[in-house]
Amino acid sequence: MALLEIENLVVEFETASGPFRAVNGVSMKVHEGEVLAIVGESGSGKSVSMLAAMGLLPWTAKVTADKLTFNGRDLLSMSANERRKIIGKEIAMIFQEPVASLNPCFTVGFQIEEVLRMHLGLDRAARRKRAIELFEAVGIADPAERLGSYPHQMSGGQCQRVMIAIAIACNPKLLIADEPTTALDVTIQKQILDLLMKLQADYGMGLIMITHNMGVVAETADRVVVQYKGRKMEEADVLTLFENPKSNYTRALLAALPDNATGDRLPTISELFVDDQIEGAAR
Ligand SMILES: Nc1ncnc2c1ncn2[C@@H]1O[C@H](COP(=O)(O)OP(=O)(O)OP(=O)(O)O)[C@@H](O)[C@H]1O
Repeated sequence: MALLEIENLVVEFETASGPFRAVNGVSMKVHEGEVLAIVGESGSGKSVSMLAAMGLLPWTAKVTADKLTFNGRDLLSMSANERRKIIGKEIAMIFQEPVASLNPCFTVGFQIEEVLRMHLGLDRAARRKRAIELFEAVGIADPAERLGSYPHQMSGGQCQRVMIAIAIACNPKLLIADEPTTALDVTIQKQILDLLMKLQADYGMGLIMITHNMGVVAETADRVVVQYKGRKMEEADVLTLFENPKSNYTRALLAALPDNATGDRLPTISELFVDDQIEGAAR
């Protein structure tokens, strides 16, 4: 049984100029211990698909699907209360902007201990002990001391480590990482990716890596879903995708990698890919 199963997901937003379909019939599965990358340019509906699956979209979003299950449980029909028990515990998510994801008014120690109190019911001493262990696991130096810091006293990379510690606090079965390194310095990006891959292997988690970066896909993924304008263009294991891409859009994404630059300029996706070519290649 797949951990997360999505069939024919459609998300429409009510906007001032009428309904806008951000996700248009996307299907995918993630299995236990598997790394699935969802790749596509900005606005292709990667984040919205995952936020819809987790029930985290605003009320202006209309979400429908033929199937949306986590570990065999129907996420669409469950109550908000039941869903809250799963989100943050069995499914965790980390976002692009670690500093903005943390609450500036509370110490990072309070924020991780709150998750441990809410989901695991640990007492004060056990919470502190576990928080220190988690900070150690994500490579935060002087963890006991760091628990007393506020987000603004930490760097972006350290804040992302805190976010990752919070995400893995309850041993989730599935971690969704939404562009987890995009907002960080290049040198820190690699460290955070390595950390995520180590934790994924140590904890045996399923991992969904949302990215627009084919380099990140190559380094992390077992399987890849390519999205464009709310549609799934292609799905393949990572080697097949790089060696034998089926859709024109995937080919354009790969051709735009720096390795494929000719002369002193890079080709752009729009030069390589004409929108109407997708008709027929998609679905
Ligand atoms: N609350 C909202 N109301 C209306 N439209 C929205 C809302 N949230 C997202 N969208 C639109 O849905 C589309 C898909 O957005 P989404 O954030 O999923 O893209 P993405 O592929 O994850 O790109 P990025 O990497 O920039 O986050 C975009 O056109 C976006 O403007």
